[in-house]
Order: sequence, then structure tokens, then C-alpha cells
Amino acid sequence: MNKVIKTDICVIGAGSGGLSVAAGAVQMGADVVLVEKAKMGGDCLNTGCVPSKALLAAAHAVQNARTASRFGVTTGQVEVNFAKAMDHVHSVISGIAPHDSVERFEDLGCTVIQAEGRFIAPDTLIAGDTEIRAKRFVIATGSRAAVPPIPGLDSVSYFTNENIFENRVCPEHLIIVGGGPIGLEMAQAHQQLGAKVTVIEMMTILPKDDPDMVEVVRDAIKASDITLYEGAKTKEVKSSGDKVRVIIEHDGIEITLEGSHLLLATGRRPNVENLGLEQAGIAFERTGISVDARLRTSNRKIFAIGDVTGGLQFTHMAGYDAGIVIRNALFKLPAKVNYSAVPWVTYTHPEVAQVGMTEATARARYGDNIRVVKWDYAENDRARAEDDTTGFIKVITSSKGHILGAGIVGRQAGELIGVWSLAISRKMKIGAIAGMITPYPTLGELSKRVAGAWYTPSLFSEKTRKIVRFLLKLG
Ligand SMILES: Cc1cc2nc3c(=O)[nH]c(=O)nc-3n(C[C@H](O)[C@H](O)[C@H](O)COP(=O)(O)OP(=O)(O)OC[C@H]3O[C@@H](n4cnc5c(N)ncnc54)[C@H](O)[C@@H]3O)c2cc1C
Ligand SMILES: NC(=O)c1ccc[n+]([C@@H]2O[C@H](COP(=O)([O-])OP(=O)(O)OC[C@H]3O[C@@H](n4cnc5c(N)ncnc54)[C@H](O)[C@@H]3O)[C@@H](O)[C@H]2O)c1
Repeated sequence: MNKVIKTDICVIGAGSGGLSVAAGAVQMGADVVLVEKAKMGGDCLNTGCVPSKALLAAAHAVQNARTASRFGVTTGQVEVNFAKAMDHVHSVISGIAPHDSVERFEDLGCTVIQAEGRFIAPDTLIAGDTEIRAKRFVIATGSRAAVPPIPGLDSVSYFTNENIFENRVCPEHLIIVGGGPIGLEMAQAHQQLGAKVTVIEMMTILPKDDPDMVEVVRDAIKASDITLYEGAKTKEVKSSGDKVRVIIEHDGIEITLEGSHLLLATGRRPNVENLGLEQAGIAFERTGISVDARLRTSNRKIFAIGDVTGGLQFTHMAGYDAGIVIRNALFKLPAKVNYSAVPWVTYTHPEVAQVGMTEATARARYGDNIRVVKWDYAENDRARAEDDTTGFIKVITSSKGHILGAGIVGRQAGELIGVWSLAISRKMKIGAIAGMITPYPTLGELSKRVAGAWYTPSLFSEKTRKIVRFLLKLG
């Protein structure tokens, strides 16, 4: 006989999205049941953002040591203990884990059930031996690595984001299929930690980003000894003793690569299986659960948020979605998502950050009725002081100066994009950024200078000179 719980909100999945809804809802007075079948914290904490950025931090430490001689610092031979780098990764995860733990959520007042959730009716979920009847459900079951249909893949062992952070031996030669954010972040991390790395991308790397910015990353990757094949077809994978062979076709030529390890970083699949979506009357597609602008599924009492909806798959988006659901489910407000000011960052060196429209999107929508301004890192004194002048900031505005989008490629691009997110979400004009006082010398001055560049043609024009000369004559 199943135990029956009646509750206000039942959240399925304790990752970035589910935890945000549960924590918010319970602290605002709702009865909340949280169902998680694996580790609390989901992908971001255990197999995504946190371990990848921690590994990159270790890799950057190595790179800084290797290149310190340009500052007159002698380090001697730089040695990497790969297992200790992974210890760092896991200590960061352990440090954050209490915040996402069962104990914390139970202390907040949630009922946490550690089992797989599956709908058996439009208003009932079963998890272990508990039947949960909720006024509202929130599906936040995330996504997993997509495994492409490459012949031979089932005969070799390979990494995905789910197991690569368990590896404690530096790969001799890591072959990565996929040149998106996961592929490139892992490529640089492993290359800097001492592995030989090859990336195979079927189209172009970072296909969702501005090609001008991607060009800067491509140059950096090629300069760093990572071998990159773009427009390459992965035809077959074979094992060869303790090695893996990957046969690709590139520029009409067949190439056999031999590596010690293989990583698949070829996109994501939403976790929609075994959820009983049909029993709950929830429509879904291969790309994810279909939702309206209020994040309601086709069963209006059930919401879906984060990666499982197949939209922009970022932790901050799952968190944003959670806020929309809380307003709808708890406060009965018809809050709708607005994705016009969503930033994203790929943490390569140089970093790539984007918010709002890219130049291509803006041109597709407004034709030539836009303005594009750029400013180089090479013109920034702080970037010079730190001997890291690669990159630029690019801002796209309407002809009247409304900010439509901004992209930054270079050092700390991710830290710099925030001001542009705020500007776009608050519908600011470029003058607001140009008028801002930024401390000297900071990379933040890049934003002010690019905004200033918007005014340069009119500010230093013959017309302005005539007006100034006239006014000065008045005494
Ligand atoms: C390598 C990597 C690096 C990344 N780096 C970044 C980054 O730097 N910045 C960024 O913003 N994003 C990053 N992401 C993306 C980010 O991790 C995801 O967008 C985010 O975790 C999505 O949150 P979510 O709540 O939708 O899903 P998840 O965090 O995946 O949580 C879903 C949870 O649901 C559980 N679950 C699934 N099915 C059931 C079920 N039937 N019953 C019970 N529980 C279930 C799962 O076990 C999981 O814990 C990265 C992803 C990867 C893979
Ligand atoms: N810094 C970040 O915020 C960050 C970092 C990592 C991941 N993520 C999130 O996770 C998602 C997944 O990352 P991802 O890099 O796996 O996916 P992705 O979809 O962004 O990129 C996958 C890449 O693999 C290529 N590809 C697909 N099949 C291939 C094949 N058979 N052979 C060669 N190339 C192939 C695609 O053309 C694409 O360029 C991202 O879109 C993002 O939402 C974010």
C-alpha cells in the first residue's frame, strides 16, 4: 500500500531549477515535496558548471605558471598532478553541496523524497512507495549528454560530462567530438593540464555565437597546440588495444586519429523518458517538454522549467524560469518569460560572452537600420598591464541608440557582460553606459569606451566644431 501525500507544490528534479522553486516556494509558505532520483544539485553542481569551472581554474593556474616568465618570474619546470587537480574539483563540489543537500531542504521545510518520480495520472506522481497528489507540479528533470549515432561507438568506452570528472589520470591524447561550450572548455582545460587534445566539430565551433568573436577563440585554440577539425564528419570509432581510433572525413580526406581517451560533447537530450508524461497529459517533443510563455505544459497545472524544456540550457535560465513559476503557481500572477536579455558565457581563454541580439540576428530583424560599435582590449590600459590584450567588445544598437545586443570576447568577458544585461533588460540607451563613471584602470572601461565610440562620429564632426567655435566667440 502506497503512502499518500497531499501537497501544494511537488517539484521533480533537485537541480538548478527544481531547487530554486522548492527553496522559494517553501520559504513563502507553500507545502513542498521535492523528488530527486540521483544526486542533489543536479548537473550543474555534480557534472556540469561547477566541476568544469574548477578544472579550468586548475588549468589556468598551470598556464599562468608556464607563462610567468614574461613578467620576469622564474618558476622552473611546471609539474601537474592531475589527480590533485581533480581533488580540487571534488573539494569545490563538496564545499557547495551542503547548500543543495537533503538536510538543508528538509530544514527549510520541504519533504524530500529520494526516488524516481513518474506520473500515474494528471494530478498524481509516484516516487518510491509514495503517491504525491499536488495542486501544482513542476518538472525540472534536466538533460543528459546526447550520444550521436557514430558507428562503433558501442564497442568503445568514452567520457561524457557524467564521468569525465571522475578521471584521475591525465589523458595522453584526448579526442573530443563536438566543438560547443563543453567541448572547448574541456579541450583547453585538458591541454593546459598536459594532455594532447584533438577536437572534431561537424560544423563550426561555438555555432551559437557571433562568428567575429568565435574567430578570436579559434585563433587562440589553434595557437595553443589543440588540433581542431571543423566541418569534419566522424565516420567510425574503433578500439585498438587500449587506444581508441576515430576515423573522420575532413576536406574530402579520410583521417584516422588514435587517442587514449574519447569525450563526447555533442549536445544534450531532455530527460523526458519514464516520467509518465502521457499519463499526465503533457505534450513533449524530441527537443523537450512544450511550454507556453508562463511555462505551463499542456496540463495547465503542471509547469516545466530549465533544460527539460529544451530552450537555453544554462543554470541561470533554470533559476530565471523558477522565478516565473513561483509567480504563477503561488501568487497566481500571469508572469511570462522574456528571454530578450539572456547572457551566456563560454569560459575558454579568451572568454566569450553574449547578451541580447548578435549582429546577425539584429541585421535579420532590422536590416541596415542598426549601428555596430567595437572597442579593442588592446586599447585598454588594464589589459595591457596584465599583458592580455586579445579580444574586443561589440555592441549593437538601433539607429536611435537603443541597446539591442552586446558581445565580448577577451579576458573576464563573463564578468563584463552583466552591465549590458542590465542595460538591455532595463531598455537603456547607449548614452547611459557612455555617461557612467568607471574606475581606472579596469577592464570595465571597455564598456564605457565602446559606448563612447557610438558618439565619436557626431561628437568630433565638423558640425560640432562649428558650434563650439561659435559658442567660444560669444566670450
Ligand atoms: C559540462 C557542463 C558545463 C556546464 N557549464 C555551465 C556554465 O558554466 N554555466 C551555465 O549557466 N550552465 C552550464 N551548464 C548547463 C547547466 O548545468 C544546466 O543548464 C543546468 O544544470 C540545468 O538545470 P536543470 O534544473 O534544468 O537540470 P539539472 O541540473 O540537470 O537537474 C535535473 C535533476 O532532475 C533529476 N531527475 C531527472 N529525472 C528525474 C525523475 N524522473 N525523478 C526524479 N528526479 C529526476 C536529475 O537526477 C537531476 O538531479 C553546463 C552543463 C554541462 C553538462
Ligand atoms: N559556459 C557555459 O555556460 C556552458 C558550458 C558547457 C555547457 N553549457 C550548456 O550545455 C549545453 C551543451 O553543451 P555542448 O557543448 O554539448 O552542446 P552544444 O549543442 O552547444 O554543442 C555541441 C557541438 O557538437 C557538434 N556536434 C554534434 N554532433 C556531432 C558529431 N557527430 N560530430 C562532430 N560534432 C558534432 C555540434 O555541431 C555543436 O557544435 C550548451 O548548449 C549549454 O547550454 C554551458
